[in-house]
Amino acid sequence: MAEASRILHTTLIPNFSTPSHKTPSSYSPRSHPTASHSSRRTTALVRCSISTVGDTSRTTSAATRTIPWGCDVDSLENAEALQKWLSDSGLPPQKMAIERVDVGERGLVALKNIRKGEKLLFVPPSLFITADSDWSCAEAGEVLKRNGVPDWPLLATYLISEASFMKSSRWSSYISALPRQPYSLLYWTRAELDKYLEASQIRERAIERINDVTGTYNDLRLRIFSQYPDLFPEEVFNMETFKWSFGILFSRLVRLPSMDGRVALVPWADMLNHSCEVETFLDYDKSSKGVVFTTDRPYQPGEQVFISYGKKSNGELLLSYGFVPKEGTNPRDSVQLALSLQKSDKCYKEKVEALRKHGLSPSQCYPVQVTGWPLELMAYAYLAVSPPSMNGKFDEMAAAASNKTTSKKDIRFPEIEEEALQFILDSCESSISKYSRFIQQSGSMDLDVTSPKQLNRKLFLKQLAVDICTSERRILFRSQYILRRKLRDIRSGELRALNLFDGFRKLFK
Ligand SMILES: C[S@@+](CC[C@H](N)C(=O)[O-])C[C@H]1O[C@@H](n2cnc3c(N)ncnc32)[C@H](O)[C@@H]1O
Repeated sequence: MAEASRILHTTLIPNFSTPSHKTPSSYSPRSHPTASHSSRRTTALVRCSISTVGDTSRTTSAATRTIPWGCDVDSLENAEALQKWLSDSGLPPQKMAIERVDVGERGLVALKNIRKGEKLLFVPPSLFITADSDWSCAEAGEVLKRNGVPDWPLLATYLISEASFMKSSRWSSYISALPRQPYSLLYWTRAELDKYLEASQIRERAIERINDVTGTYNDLRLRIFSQYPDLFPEEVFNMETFKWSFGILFSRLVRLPSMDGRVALVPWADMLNHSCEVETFLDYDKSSKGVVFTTDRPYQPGEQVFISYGKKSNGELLLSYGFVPKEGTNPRDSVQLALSLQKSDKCYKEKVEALRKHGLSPSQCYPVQVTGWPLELMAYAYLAVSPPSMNGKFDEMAAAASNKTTSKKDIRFPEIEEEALQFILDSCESSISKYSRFIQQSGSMDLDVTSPKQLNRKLFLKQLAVDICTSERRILFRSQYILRRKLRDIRSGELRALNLFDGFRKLFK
């Protein structure tokens, strides 16, 4: 699945070109959707507005507001129709079928023996949804393209537009089988993020992502939708439907390396769930001209088939896909450790200046894995603990702390090594205590619910939060152990040297 993390900041908003400002009054009547489009969409509008009636209260909105398309993935609702439509549309016979599964609720299961190293799937390009796909309402697509809307917001709008055309969209069977509410942190309210993810840095990432999606929608609304209300009526193109379509993109869009990194929704392929135990990923196969993946293990009939969504931490998987792998099963797992300069540091200003010069701030996060921490983190720690006498080295340390510079990162300052390691250990332990507090309190946490539906949702969110906090804390526990051992070695080495020195002194006396 696509690298969702970078998308909004790097490709969305900055790429927006100024629209050609067609005001509604200057808007040509020729641009109106055809009569059949209008009537089909009217049906969709009615359904859309009915579904949101009475859902304006803050407390119920995220939990109960539903989108008038898609289905509940825990049933196989619409899966059969999807498989039939896919084969009618050119999907060749497959060795897998959509079934209910233990991991990921719905997934692809082997129908026959599958060998290791077999090329599976084969979805032809005619079944991909890309930024070049034909729109049921061609005018709407033209307006977005004329305004230079980048791929992600374009695809998000496309999905809503096609969904609103219901049966008359060519993607109707596909859209009907998509989750009505993707499992995404986009659906968590701010209060839920604050309550459940207080200890984890993923909270900040989720807030940033929600703000990016909201900003993107507002930008589209201001620049384009409001100029063409007939093409983009607010009853259909609103924050709620955008949250849905971005949730779908975050959890299903694939980046195809062999197609120059193009992004696409690939029906059928997007029914595959993730396993941390496989390395194989979806890609376009130039020789057979379709999306495939090569199995890296055999499967027997009835077994669920998996791919890898990429080398992602548990936090990143939660952020985009809404699940947390079982504790200890993800070898790529990492946790963001926050480090900060002490305001009381005599050289605070100089250090901040050095960091700023290299694109860093006084508080920085670095990824820590069970196998260790990056050299940049160690460089930051050197800077944080270095005394005023080392001010000639601040720039070198800040440069090495930045992953943006190409300068040497593996710097060593034995004279302040112990302080630097102690500084990392302190940060690590303060983070551990935040996680432990949350995990301890989660047992007796007031879920503040008024209905069984809300209770289920809150219990689910709480479980995800406990899972992510437990897996992140586990990495920090490992780092704490390594740091304590290193410090013990340094200190016992110093003690030995001191004893040796004392011995020599006595001898010479
Ligand atoms: C690309 S879709 C895969 C198909 C999906 N299960 C469905 O029924 O539509 C990605 C979504 O599947 C679910 N999923 C994938 N791998 C999972 C896993 N290892 N554990 C739990 N859920 C998983 C998550 O809800 C994720 O957002």
